[in-house]
Amino acid sequence: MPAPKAVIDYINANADKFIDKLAKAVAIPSISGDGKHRGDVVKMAHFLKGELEAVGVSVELRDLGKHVMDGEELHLPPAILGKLGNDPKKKTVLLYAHYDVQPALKSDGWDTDPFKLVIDEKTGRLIGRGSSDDKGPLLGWINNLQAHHALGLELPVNIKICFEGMEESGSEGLDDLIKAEAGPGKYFDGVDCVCISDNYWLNTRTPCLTYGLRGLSYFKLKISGPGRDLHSGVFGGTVHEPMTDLVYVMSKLVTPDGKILIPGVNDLVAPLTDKEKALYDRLDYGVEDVESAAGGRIAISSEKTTVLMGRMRYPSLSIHGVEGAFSAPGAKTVIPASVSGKFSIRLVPNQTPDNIRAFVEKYVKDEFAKLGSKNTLEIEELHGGKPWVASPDHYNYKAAVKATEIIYGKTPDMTREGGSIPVTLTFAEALDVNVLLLPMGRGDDGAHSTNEKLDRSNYIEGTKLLGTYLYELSTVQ
Ligand SMILES: NCC(=O)N[C@@H](Cc1c[nH]cn1)C(=O)O
Ligand SMILES: [Zn+2]
Ligand SMILES: [Zn+2]
Repeated sequence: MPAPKAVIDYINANADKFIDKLAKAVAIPSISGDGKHRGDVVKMAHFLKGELEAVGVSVELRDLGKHVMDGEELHLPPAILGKLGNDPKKKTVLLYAHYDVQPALKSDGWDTDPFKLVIDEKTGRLIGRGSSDDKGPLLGWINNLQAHHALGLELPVNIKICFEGMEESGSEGLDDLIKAEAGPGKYFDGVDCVCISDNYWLNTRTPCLTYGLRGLSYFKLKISGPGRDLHSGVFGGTVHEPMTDLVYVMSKLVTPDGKILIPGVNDLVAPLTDKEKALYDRLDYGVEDVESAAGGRIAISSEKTTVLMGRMRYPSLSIHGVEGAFSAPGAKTVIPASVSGKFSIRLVPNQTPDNIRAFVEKYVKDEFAKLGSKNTLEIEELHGGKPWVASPDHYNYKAAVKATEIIYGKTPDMTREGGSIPVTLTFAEALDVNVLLLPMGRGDDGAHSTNEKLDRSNYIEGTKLLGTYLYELSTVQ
């Protein structure tokens, strides 16, 4: 059943107001990975609580306790739990999104202030941190609830909401909450299926539904030696230097063309079948899509299927940065006393953080030992999450296919995503339900990057898509 015309008309008529709301959300720098912004993450939770209550949702901000980040004990931002409707004749769908964002500084290379939504009238781009990941999609749900509230219409399904503020930093605390609230009579009792809008089309033209995500293991490798930073003219050539050791060890993790060098890690990958390979061959994707989204002609392969499988079904290892290294402009002649290299591995079936940890630790220690350095090495796993693959034959996916065809006039591609949303698998396992990823944004949105954007048309048509999905879900078998 398509969404009523009144809902679609309401969304069209209120498009500018929805964009104003997105601007308010983007203006709150709810960066979960940086302790000094924790108050902003909490502020964002209160902003959303107000928005949800205004459209009739009963909301609870659930305390998730404390955690330690970079040596500092911090209160976790609350999970936002909400309910609307309790009709036993209707299906109940759980909507998940996250209200935290990745860090962003203008000096990273943004053309504009990352926390001020800029509307580029020429291109239709809504530019700002979190516009696509994940504040736009989250507000897409609220926009639909607002339309129904304003029009005095009942929703076609019961809604449960779980919005979190730590997704970009390992979803700390949420797994425990989901498991604790999964039983009969508990908060998640009665959920028939889950919908997550927190990923992107493969390209800029074809909508997709996503039935798989890679997992993640994130490591910090700390090398220390000197009691304090040293003058390289005084100590260079006389002491073991932590940065030199770190660069050596980090250079042994992965080849420039993406081959992971840690023994054992690749052996766990599920073998590729001809049937599975054919799925990638069929997708609307080209090497030019990855290169235009990346902003450079840098694809590892000129083969479309190889590139797609590199993102969707093989693991990858990325080196993210070095904490403690000299990184400012100028030419400071320092030997840093302690440096920490950060890298992560995106995991695929049958890899898990538990079964790859030992391979990583052994290999890093062995490579460091080869240096004969008197510095010390510590390796820490910062966070992890398992990969997830769902059945796209479920009615949840059928409803989303129909909704996409109605709104975009196209049958969506069925994709697996290279990113990670650790809680997806927790929902699937703890609630024993099907989970669907129904993206709003495009492949060139630049999530986690500079000048992140969401196209106006994706925000508004995407809002209609989410609403239409709820109607299709109410009648699909
Ligand atoms: N939109 C999902 C997303 O970006 N997820 C993050 C999750 C994460 C884990 N650690 C840091 N971020 C991702 O990087 O895939
Ligand atoms: Zn996200
Ligand atoms: Zn993200």
